[in-house]
Parts: sequence; structure tokens; C-alpha cells
Amino acid sequence: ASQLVATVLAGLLPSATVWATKMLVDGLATGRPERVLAPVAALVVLGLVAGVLPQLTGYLRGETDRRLDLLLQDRLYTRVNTFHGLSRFENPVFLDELRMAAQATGNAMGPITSGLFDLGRNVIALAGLLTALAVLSPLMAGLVALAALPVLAARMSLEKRRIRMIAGQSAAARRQIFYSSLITDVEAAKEVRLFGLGDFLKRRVLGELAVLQSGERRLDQREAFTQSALAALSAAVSGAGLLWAVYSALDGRLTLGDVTAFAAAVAGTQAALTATVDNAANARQALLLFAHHERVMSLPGDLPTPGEPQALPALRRGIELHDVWFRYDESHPWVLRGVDLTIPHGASVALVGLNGAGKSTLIKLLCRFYDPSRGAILWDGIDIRDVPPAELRARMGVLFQDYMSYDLTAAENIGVGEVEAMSDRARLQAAAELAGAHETVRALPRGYDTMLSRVFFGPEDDDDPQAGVTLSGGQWQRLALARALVRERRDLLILDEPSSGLDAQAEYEVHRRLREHRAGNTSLLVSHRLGAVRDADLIVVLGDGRIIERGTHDELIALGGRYAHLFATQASGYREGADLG
Ligand SMILES: Nc1ncnc2c1ncn2[C@@H]1O[C@H](COP(=O)(O)OP(=O)(O)OP(=O)(O)O)[C@@H](O)[C@H]1O
Repeated sequence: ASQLVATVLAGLLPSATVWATKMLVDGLATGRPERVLAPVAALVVLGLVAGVLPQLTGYLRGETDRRLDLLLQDRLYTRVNTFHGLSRFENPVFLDELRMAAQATGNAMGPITSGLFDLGRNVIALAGLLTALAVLSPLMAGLVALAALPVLAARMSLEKRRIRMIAGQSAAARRQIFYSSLITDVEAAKEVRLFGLGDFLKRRVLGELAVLQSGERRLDQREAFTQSALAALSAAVSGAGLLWAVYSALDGRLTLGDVTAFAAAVAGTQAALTATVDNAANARQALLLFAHHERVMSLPGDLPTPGEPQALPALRRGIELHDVWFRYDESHPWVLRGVDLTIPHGASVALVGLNGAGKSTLIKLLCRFYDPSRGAILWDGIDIRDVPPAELRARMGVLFQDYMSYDLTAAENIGVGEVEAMSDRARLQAAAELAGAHETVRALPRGYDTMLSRVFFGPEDDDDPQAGVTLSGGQWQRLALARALVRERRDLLILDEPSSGLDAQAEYEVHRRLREHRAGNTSLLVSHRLGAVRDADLIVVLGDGRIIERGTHDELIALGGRYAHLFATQASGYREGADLG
């Protein structure tokens, strides 16, 4: 409300100033001092208001923007968090929309609110000035207003083009961001240096930038040209008006004050008009940008979720996959082709198979990151599509092949596995012990409170509690394993290649501890190291999206099929290694 009052006041300022100036000049012309006192006093007050008002509106505007920013960021990220699956995040069109929406959320609301207030102020100013002008010359007022129309139309069409250009270039913009982030990314730094990719990536960045810039350049040229032509038109209109005013004054039809007011009003009107058009165009551009925010908000959910959220009972019988078919997209080949599998409660099931067989995909379906294209996954007979994804996931501990390493403390790196347990040091420690991470963490400079980082901190950061310690690959993996183990309500433990980064001794230890822990605990283990899966209650061999063999280690060896062949190959590899040693 205060911003509204300030806006109206600011809008009335220019015409009031013009009128006070006219009174002053007319008063001066009469030569009577008392006639100039009131206008002078008015001008002083107007000057004061003009000086203070922008500070006030500036502050109010900032405050409005800050509040809106908080509100909208909250709204956007709340929405993004309701996309329970992964497919949206693997869709470049959605990612573009999300990037634009995040940008709009931070940057568009400011221009929209301030643009609308500016617009209001300028429209009021314009109305006041045009009224003043109309009193002096209705014809001139009409001409000045008319001359504004082409300016308005031209600006609107230019803005539309600009938005269309930005949308058309989103792929190039995405590539540019991708290449430039690779140049500075710590994870990529090793390979970029080893393969000397710096120049290659830089050329790609500059190439994309050139494409982006050429579109922008064409638009800027067009804008400069149209704006100049229109400015010339305005100048001609005001020039003609001034000539008319001067001749009218010479004829005695206008007073000296009228001419002053006229000149000021024409200049003021044109300035206010240009500003109005600018405001309208900016607000419109911001609105169009903001449309991305609205589009993300109005997207349907990616996974159908049950209407009535219900709790998932603890697992008693087991998990069944019924004729599960899956492909990532209509245009992609089938990854799983009719998988039938039961993971009985309390059993340890191992999944083996060649690269690309679909093992990780099967795990992602169990976590319901996607829904099967055909078939169903049942948890004690309940279709997992009928329970809220969060409920389902709360019942699982999962270590992914591509686990995350967070730039957080060691305790937090484990605690993110169950946010509620973040401050429960005993639980975090128990998980760390199980994962074989406790000794490593305890030996860190600040123990569990040590900041871990993927970026190396120098000795100069020693006193900085935020400076992180860098762990080795296997140490990170143990922490990730601890994270998967920390969940209290966990009924199913899924480990995708849990020991790929562990040394032989550590692998043995981790598997021994997990085996003890696994007793009575349902687990699914994916591993290429067949030595690690031989104790599993059931070994399932996946080939080309189908289950081709299943049984215990001994049964599969006796069968003499794919598993037996793989096992023999690995074993002979070890024997040769031993012979060499
Ligand atoms: N997000 C995805 N979008 C499209 N296709 C995918 C996606 N993830 C995996 N695929 C495809 O699905 C197939 C199976 O991949 P998956 O990761 O499940 O295999 P895997 O058995 O775990 O292999 P590995 O032993 O190498 O880990 C592959 O052909 C892969 O190209």
C-alpha cells in the first residue's frame, strides 16, 4: 500500500512541476514578487519530494522483491521435489524449462513488480502531462500521443522476437553451459588435463557462444534501426510543436509561461512515453520469462501417485516382479523383457550379468524411479504403485553404483541416509562400523565432524573448520555404504557393486560383516566379483533383459551354463595372477 501511495505521488510530480514552473514564469512576467512566492515554495517542496521519493520507493521495491523471491523459490523447489521419478531429470527439454524457471524465479519477479509500479507511475505522469498539454493545445497533445503508438508496437514486436530467439537457442545455451562447466569441473579436471581437452572444450564453448551472439546481434541491429527511426519521428513532432508555440507566443495567444510549460510538457511527455514503453516491454519480457516458472508448476506429476497416502507395512513375505518389461522411452529398445523374480523375505539374492544386461535398471524400478512399461512389482502382494514413493523408499537402504560424495562433514555424509538420524551419533557410528568406515573417520582431524570435500584445501585453510579433507575412492565408498545402512525402518538392502572400490582385505571384511548383518535381512546384491556373491541364497543371471539362469552357486556351477563359465573365467584369472606372483 505504501508503495502504491509513493507510486501515485511520484507519478503526479512531473505535471505538478510543469504547472508550478508555468506559474513562476507567468508570475515573473507580471513583475509582482508576491505572485512568485507560492510557485517557488511549491517547486522547493516538489524538489524535496522528488529527492526523497526514489529512496523510499527503492527500499520498498527491494523489500517486495525479497519477499516474493523467497515465496517463489519455495514454490518452485517444493514442486520440483514432488517429481518422484527420474525421467523428468533425464529430459533435456524439462531441464531447459527448469533452468529458465529458476532464472525467472530469481530475476523475473523484480522486473515484473517494479516494472508494473514504474508503469503505473509513468502512466500517471503521462496522463498529467498530456492533460497539461491538452489545456495548452489539444492538437499537440493528440499528435504526441499518436507518435507513441508506433514506438509501442515496435518495442512489443522486438520483445516477442527476443523471447522467441532465446527459446530457439536453448539447445545451444545448454551445450555452452555443459562445455564451460567441464572446463572448471573438479571431477573432469583429471581427464581434461590428461587428454589435453582444454582447447577442444574452449573451442566448443566459443563456437556455441558465437551462435548465440549472432542471433542477439541481428536483433540488436534491428532494434537500433527501428528505435532511431522512431526517435526521429518524435523529434520532428516536438520540433513542429515548439515552432507553433513560439509563433503563438509572438502573436500573443500564449503567455511566456505557456511556452515554457509547453516545451517542458512535450519533453516530459516524450520522456514519460519512452519510459512507459520501456516499462511495458520489460514487464512483458519478465512475464514471458516467468511463464517458464508457471509451466514447471503446472506440469503433471511424473509418476502416478496414490490418492490416499498409506503406510507400507514391514516386509513379511517378499518382493515379486511379475513379467516386468521396461524401456526408458518409447523410442528406446527394451531393457527388461519379462522378468519374473521373487526376492523372499530374509533372503540374500545376487544379480549378476554382463555390462548393460539391465541390472541397475532393475534396481531403479525397485526404487520406483520409473514404472514398468508392463507387468508389476509387488511388496507383500501390494503393487508398489499404490504406495507413496517416499514410504517405499523409507523401507530401503540403497548403495548405487554412482553414489554421491557430499561436501559435508563425515557424520552428515552418513546421516543424509536418514535425515532424522543426523544427530544420533551412536547410530551413525554403528552404520560406519558395519561399512568398515569407522576407523577411517575416527582418524580424521575432527573425527565425525571433519568436513569432507572433493576439493583439496591447502595448509593455509588449516584453521578453517569448513576446510575439507579429501578421502580416497574406497573410503568415500565405505561412507556411501554406511549411508545405505543407517536407515532404521529398512527392510530391503540393495547394493549395486558395493565393493568395486575396496581393496581385497576390505572387501572380505565388509562382506563378512554384511553377511552377519544380512541374516534375517532381505538383500539384493549386484556384483561382477563372483567371489562376493557365491554365498547368496539365490543367484540370478540376467542376460539381455531376461533371467537366463537362477539357483545357488553350487547349482549354477553344476548346470555348467553362463554363470559357471563366468566363474571359471574369473577364477582362472586369479590363478594366473597367483602363478605370476
Ligand atoms: N537413463 C537411461 N536412459 C536410457 N537408457 C538407459 C538409461 N540407463 C541405462 N540405459 C540403458 O539400459 C541398458 C541397461 O543398463 P543398466 O545400467 O541397467 O545395465 P547394467 O546391467 O547395470 O550394466 P553394468 O554392469 O554396466 O552396470 C543399457 O543398454 C543402457 O544403455
